[in-house]
Amino acid sequence: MSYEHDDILQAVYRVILERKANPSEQSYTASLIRKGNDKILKKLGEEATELVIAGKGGEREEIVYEAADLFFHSLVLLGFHDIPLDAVYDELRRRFGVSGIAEKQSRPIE
Ligand SMILES: N=c1c2ncn([C@@H]3O[C@H](COP(=O)(O)OP(=O)(O)OP(=O)(O)O)[C@@H](O)[C@H]3O)c2ncn1[C@@H]1O[C@H](COP(=O)(O)O)[C@@H](O)[C@H]1O
Repeated sequence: MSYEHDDILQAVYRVILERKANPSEQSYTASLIRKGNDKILKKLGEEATELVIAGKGGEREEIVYEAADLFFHSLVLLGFHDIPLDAVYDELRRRFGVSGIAEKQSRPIE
């Protein structure tokens, strides 16, 4: 089966929810979710660091590989907390076309 670029995140996210609902021994996702929030966060931290290192190295293939790992583990965190991927899409849509500098200036003063 092939997916449009913007559908693959949804497709992977659906698999993550499926693994959460029906965990199997063979599933990396199920084993990570079983280990809980802290383990997922630890993996996310590691994957983020690996992407930073890849970015520093500047090798395109490495950056792509590590970015995919970080995307995947971010989806696992969303799935663990039952946050639909659409919530992130909606937030990105809300920001679309708004300059990051303008957005920051519009925030209430803390
Ligand atoms: N996209 C991914 C994906 N990206 C990365 N990974 C796994 O994430 C793990 C991270 O790699 P590391 O070497 O850092 O971790 P590790 O040393 O194996 O694990 P730890 O002992 O550190 O926890 C590897 O086992 C990768 O295979 C993924 N595992 C699954 N998916 C997707 O999730 C689907 C379901 O996978 P399962 O749950 O395994 O069936 C797959 O079909 C894919 O679509």
